[in-house]
Amino acid sequence: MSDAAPAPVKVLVASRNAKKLRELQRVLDAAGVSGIEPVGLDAVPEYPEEPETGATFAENALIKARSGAAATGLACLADDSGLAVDALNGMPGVLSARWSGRHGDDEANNDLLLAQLGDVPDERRGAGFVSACALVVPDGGDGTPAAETVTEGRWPGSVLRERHGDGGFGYDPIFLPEGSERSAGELAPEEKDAASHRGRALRALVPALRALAAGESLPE
Ligand SMILES: O=P(O)(O)OP(=O)(O)OP(=O)(O)OC[C@H]1O[C@@H](n2cnc3c(O)ncnc32)[C@H](O)[C@@H]1O
Ligand SMILES: [Mg+2]
Repeated sequence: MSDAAPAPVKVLVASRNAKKLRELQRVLDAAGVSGIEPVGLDAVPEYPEEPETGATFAENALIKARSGAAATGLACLADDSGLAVDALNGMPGVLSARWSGRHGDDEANNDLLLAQLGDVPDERRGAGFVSACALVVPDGGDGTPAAETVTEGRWPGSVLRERHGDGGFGYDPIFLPEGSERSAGELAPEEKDAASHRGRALRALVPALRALAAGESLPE
C-alpha cells in the first residue's frame, strides 16, 4: 500500500472565451481546491458544442457543462454570463456575447449598448453582471449525469457613457461597479475576481468541487 495522494480529479473547464477562461482558472487557483486538476477544451478531443439556446444563464451553463461531461466522460464546469441592463428590461442578458449580431465582438457590443443608452439619464443606467456556473459530473454509464450543481453570482453597478480602461473583457470598460470609482476595465485582476459575478458564482461552487475531489456526493 502506498500513502501517495490519489490522482487529482480532472475537471474540464468548458469555455471558448480565452479571457473568461483565465478568470475561471484564476478564481479556482485562489480558492485552492486540492485534488482537482482543471483542464481546458484544448486538452480533450473536439466535440460538437450545443447551441446556447437557454432562456436563463443557469440553463445555458447546464447546456455547456452537460455537453462537455457527456462528450468526454470528465466532470465539466461551465459559466454562462452577461450584463442585464435595467433600462433594457434585463437585456442583453443571455444575448450579451452576440448583442451586436457578431458573436464575441466586444467593441461592436459596447458601441451598440452605449448608443442604445445615449438618452438614458444617469439615475436610470443601473445594470448588473450575472454569472451562472454549472458543475456536471457524469456517471460513467449511459451518459446521463450523476450530479449537477448550479450557482449564481451578481455584480451590481451601472453603465458608463464611455469606455474607461482596457482590462478584463466584454463590457468591463463601460461598467461601473456599485461603490467603485473605477470601471471594471480599470480594476486589477484580483480586484475584479473579489467582487465580480463570476468570482462569486465560482466561489459558491467550491463546496461541490471539494466534494467531487473527496469522492463524496455533491451538496444540494
Ligand atoms: O460560452 P463561452 O464559450 O464560455 O464564451 P462566451 O464569451 O460565448 O460566453 P457567454 O456565452 O457566457 O457570454 C458572455 C458574454 O457576456 C459578457 N460578459 C460576461 N462576463 C463578463 C465580464 O466579466 N466582463 C465583461 N463582460 C462580460 C461578454 O460580452 C461575454 O462575451
Ligand atoms: Mg457563449
